[in-house]
Amino acid sequence: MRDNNMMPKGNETDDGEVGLNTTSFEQVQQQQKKLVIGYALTSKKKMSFLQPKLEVLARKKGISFVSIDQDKPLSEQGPFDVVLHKLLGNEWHDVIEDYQQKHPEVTVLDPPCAIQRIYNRQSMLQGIADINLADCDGMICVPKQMVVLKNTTSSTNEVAEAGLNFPLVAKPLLVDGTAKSHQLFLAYDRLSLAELEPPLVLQEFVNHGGVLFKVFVVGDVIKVVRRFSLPNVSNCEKEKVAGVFQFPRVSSSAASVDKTDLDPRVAELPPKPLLEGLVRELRNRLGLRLFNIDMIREHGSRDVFYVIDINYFPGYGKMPDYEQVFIDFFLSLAQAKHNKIQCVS
Ligand SMILES: Nc1ncnc2c1ncn2[C@@H]1O[C@H](COP(=O)(O)OP(=O)(O)OP(=O)(O)O)[C@@H](O)[C@H]1O
Ligand SMILES: O=P(O)(O)O[C@H]1[C@H](OP(=O)(O)O)[C@@H](OP(=O)(O)O)[C@@H](O)[C@@H](O)[C@@H]1OP(=O)(O)O
Ligand SMILES: [Mg+2]
Ligand SMILES: [Mg+2]
Repeated sequence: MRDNNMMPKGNETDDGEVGLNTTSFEQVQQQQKKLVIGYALTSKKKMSFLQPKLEVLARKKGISFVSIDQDKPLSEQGPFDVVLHKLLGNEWHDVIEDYQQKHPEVTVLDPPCAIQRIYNRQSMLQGIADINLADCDGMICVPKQMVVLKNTTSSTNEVAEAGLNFPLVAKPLLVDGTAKSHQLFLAYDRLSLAELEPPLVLQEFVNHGGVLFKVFVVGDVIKVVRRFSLPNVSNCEKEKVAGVFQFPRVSSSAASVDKTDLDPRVAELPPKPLLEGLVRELRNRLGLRLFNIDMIREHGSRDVFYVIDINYFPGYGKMPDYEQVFIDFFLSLAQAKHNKIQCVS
């Protein structure tokens, strides 16, 4: 929280009376505090996130958004209470790391090293299968996967040795914000793997009835939406089809799926305790506050789910009521900072 310059100098009321009521002084002080959020976002992200409704709600609560000039040193800008960022490239991450070291009082959303971990599709899912979610009304798995760094005959043999079952989803190993890092393929047989361009992860395709759950996380808040996904692959298709096929970004469409059109066994949302348990663990393990999780339900099961993807600062513009959720989140950051200062002083 940043103090406004126009703070009253003493407990003096409008009509000049000097009172001993410190509460009203504190209230005035409280109202005049501002929260300044510096943002460094791609133009696409700025368009989808900094919508007029968010800015209006923010202004009413004394929250202002200030664009960070990437051509100027960060420490010369601000001062900021929060830095919200999603930009491409390691250079930017170095700038943020350096800034955070010099300004530990600023909340950086989120730390670059934590983001980096989920920009690699191998480290992204590491450890998830070991999370203990007993008593959470369900089970969380990750698909079997392996990393391919070079396209050699031995690497295609390794697929068989690793015991991966076709079809496999081939995903670029690194997510670097480019369209290419989201170009995915479905590979039906071992020979066709030679057509793919490493480095990539090969991940078993899990039948899930064509519906995916996007689990959005903003601090402590969780919101789930349904999205269309790839249809099941039948045994007949597995036997007859060969080759690799690129598929579109089917689940990133803004349209949420209307539950009424779907088989309820496929459409039913994952159990709340399971989501809460998973998110609590991931938030702590990853050290992120802004992310979403792509989850699918294993076809034919009620409570077996696979995490297939985690995204940093995803398309929140597509999350219902995101504006209010973010305002509450920013205010909670301000409150936490305020409490910390009170504690110290
Ligand atoms: N193992 C899998 N089994 C079944 N379907 C999958 C699997 N992996 C991916 N998919 C499908 O492919 C889509 C894209 O995969 P994924 O989410 O990993 O890619 P992405 O490029 O990181 O997507 P995003 O736009 O969410 O960042 C998923 O939303 C889902 O529809
Ligand atoms: O906006 P960005 O460029 O950050 O794109 C992100 C995209 O959000 P958008 O919907 O606003 O495009 C996200 O979609 P949802 O999961 O919410 O569907 C998800 O696909 C991220 O992986 C993308 O981030 P990237 O992997 O490219 O860094
Ligand atoms: Mg995804
Ligand atoms: Mg992703």
